[in-house]
Amino acid sequence: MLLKAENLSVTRGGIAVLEGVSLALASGRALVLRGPNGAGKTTLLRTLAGLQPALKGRIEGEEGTLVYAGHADGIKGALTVRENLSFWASIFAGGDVDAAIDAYALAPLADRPAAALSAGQKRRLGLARLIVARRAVWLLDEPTVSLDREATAMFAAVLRAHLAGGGAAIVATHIELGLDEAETLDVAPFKARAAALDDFDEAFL
Ligand SMILES: Nc1ncnc2c1ncn2[C@@H]1O[C@H](COP(=O)(O)OP(=O)(O)OP(=O)(O)O)[C@@H](O)[C@H]1O
Repeated sequence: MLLKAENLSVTRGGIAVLEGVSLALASGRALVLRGPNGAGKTTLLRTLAGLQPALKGRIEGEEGTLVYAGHADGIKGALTVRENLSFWASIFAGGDVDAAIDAYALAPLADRPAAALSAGQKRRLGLARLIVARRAVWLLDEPTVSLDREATAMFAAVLRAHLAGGGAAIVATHIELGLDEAETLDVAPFKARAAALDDFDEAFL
């Protein structure tokens, strides 16, 4: 398994959001996280990515195999598209910048400062980062937000190639990606019960 979680409880703002989540992600597999707004998908992804501690449970994965792409994609506005990708390639000791540019049709924008990109173009650049990162496990939070139909298809193709190459992904999304390899995890049933009021004072009844 590339990533495994057992009996995980995750919190946001100090409040338990999900509890008892277990999952296992093998090479070549994708797991799609479902659940209504506020259910805890982002919180679960951030916890799996090691960006925040779990309240309970265990996460097993190899160091340096994960890359997380969330709503803020770490783009440096003053750098061009190509410079952003080269910067990430150097950070991750990775990857083929030209392949990333091709995969998201970024060539016409390659020399433009990222600050001057549209929301969807920025998102394409943020997703291209995953290609240069060359990490096995992608943790993706709403990757298709702002993408048009064509760019969504580019993303689906890149994700399929990643899985075919032995990678894996957990993707929180509200849209249908058309992936045969995907399983679905609905987080709603794992909603945490309200925190116990253990400092409740009966004298006030
Ligand atoms: N910064 C914050 N501080 C405190 N609580 C937060 C914060 N951000 C989100 N929450 C709460 O944490 C819970 C889980 O939110 P989370 O973002 O993980 O949900 P989600 O399933 O990803 O939602 P969406 O589909 O809207 O993106 C929600 O109840 C939300 O209101």
